[in-house]
Amino acid sequence: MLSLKNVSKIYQNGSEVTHALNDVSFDIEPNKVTVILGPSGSGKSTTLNILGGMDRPTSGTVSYNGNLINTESDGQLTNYRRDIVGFVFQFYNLISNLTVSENVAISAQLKGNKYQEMTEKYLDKVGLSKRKNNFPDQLSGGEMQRVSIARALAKSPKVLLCDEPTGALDTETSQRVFKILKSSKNQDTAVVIVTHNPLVAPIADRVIHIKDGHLDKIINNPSPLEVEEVDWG
Ligand SMILES: Nc1ncnc2c1ncn2[C@@H]1O[C@H](COP(=O)(O)OP(=O)(O)OP(=O)(O)O)[C@@H](O)[C@H]1O
Repeated sequence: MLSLKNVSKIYQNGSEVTHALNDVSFDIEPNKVTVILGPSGSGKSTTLNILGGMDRPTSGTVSYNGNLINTESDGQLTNYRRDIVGFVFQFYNLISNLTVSENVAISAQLKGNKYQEMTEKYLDKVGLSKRKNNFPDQLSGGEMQRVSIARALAKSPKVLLCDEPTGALDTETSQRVFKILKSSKNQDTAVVIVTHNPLVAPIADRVIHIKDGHLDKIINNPSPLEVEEVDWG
């Protein structure tokens, strides 16, 4: 389990001080989809970066299975990011001069997984085996995002962190992406989706509402909807 306890984050640029997060506490659990929901500027990405060990809180603690990660050395934090966390970004962040297959393999290799096997397995899962020798700029946005999900999953992450994963995609493509993300919550993986779109909330087991850097409320959903059951508007 991944836990934030009394986490605050202050950014200071010269004389400008931004209180991005104020005393936020919550847990992220395995085998669940957690949606972090809030308007633009509410602190969602800051929260995700802290959960993923890409940033440290100004105060408060972050722990994974009882071990504090915010007090670890840079090297230990690198291990946490490499071994535990998979990231999916809004604009995919694929390496443009590597093929689809190589983009996925490089991530599995970093973790030491059987990389060829994992690459094939997850490209198949996202339905892109036939595109394995293409380069990212030969793919649509939805296809690129599916490659980035395969890349994240090929590491067998315990925590899959997704920052507005469908922010650049149309509704139909978004549904396909959400279906893949939702099905990834098994195998002990905690799936975390950051979004400003309240329509995503019904597919989650848990929705964490963030407002102006504060935890507004946490809603547990014992019967999350399937992606097909949601009215996407
Ligand atoms: N590196 C930084 N330096 C200074 N201020 C920052 C930095 N990163 C974020 N902020 C500020 O912290 C606040 C929260 O930003 P954050 O990106 O976490 O919000 P968000 O909810 O993810 O927004 P969006 O949905 O627009 O991406 C904002 O006021 C933002 O301007």
